[in-house]
Amino acid sequence: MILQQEARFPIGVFDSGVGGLTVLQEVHRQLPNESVVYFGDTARLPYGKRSPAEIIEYVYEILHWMQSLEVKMAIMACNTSSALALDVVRPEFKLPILGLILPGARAAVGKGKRIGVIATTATVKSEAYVQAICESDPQAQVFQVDCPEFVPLIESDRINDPYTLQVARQYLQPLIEANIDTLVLGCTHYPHLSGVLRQILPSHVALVNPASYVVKAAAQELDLMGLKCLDGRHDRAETKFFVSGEPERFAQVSRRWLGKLPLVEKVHLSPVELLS
Ligand SMILES: N[C@@H](CCC(=O)O)C(=O)O
Repeated sequence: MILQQEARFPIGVFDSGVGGLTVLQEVHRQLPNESVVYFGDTARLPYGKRSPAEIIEYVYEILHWMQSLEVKMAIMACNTSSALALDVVRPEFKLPILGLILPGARAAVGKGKRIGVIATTATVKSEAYVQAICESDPQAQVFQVDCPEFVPLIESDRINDPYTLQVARQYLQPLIEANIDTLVLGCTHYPHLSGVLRQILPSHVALVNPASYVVKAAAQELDLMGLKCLDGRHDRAETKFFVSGEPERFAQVSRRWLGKLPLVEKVHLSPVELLS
């Protein structure tokens, strides 16, 4: 009984901005009965330029806040946080916390041997994908490219701008030359650009969106813990949106992905004292 009550608690999903909406879409698709608290740290975006210490600090703050809202699970809908903060923060919270790197890496090795990874500068520097892919398949070869211009372009709603296509061509060129057979979209913002990327990539290159795999893992974990919301009335499931920056701006940019203008609230996260 207590478990079914807890099963109604929301799942926390966070990113620096609208990237996490690609994970949210998967939550809505695979777990339609679940309520979600979505947080976009838009005041501190892009995370990809931040230092590991900054990212860890932000993630602590977000998870503390989410814990105070009684989320039953947190999904880091951000590769940069998953690469740099997941292992550090996981032992500090009672909550199950899921990240994108392992599900993304496992999906990639199931598809090819010459694996390209596009991600933020911080994720590329961390080598998290390289390690996870090579651990899953020591025969795999990994080619990484950081794409620092993508997040600002997506956040300013410039997906269909010819400049975005031009920048994407430059980023993908070395990967096409390396003859990749698989491309991991190693930043949750990038699936928003898959139409643009598809125009450039040879058709045999498989695109891997880690979002669908992390949500699959989340569904399995909720099942195992008896925390999946079994209430068949989807209309009870709700998603609440919060940001650290301007709510209006987030609402406008995310409209394109959500199909409607969401209600967005601003929150001020409190600094958390770190142990070390
Ligand atoms: N959504 C991003 C964070 C992008 C950024 O803020 O630089 C990620 O998955 O890494």
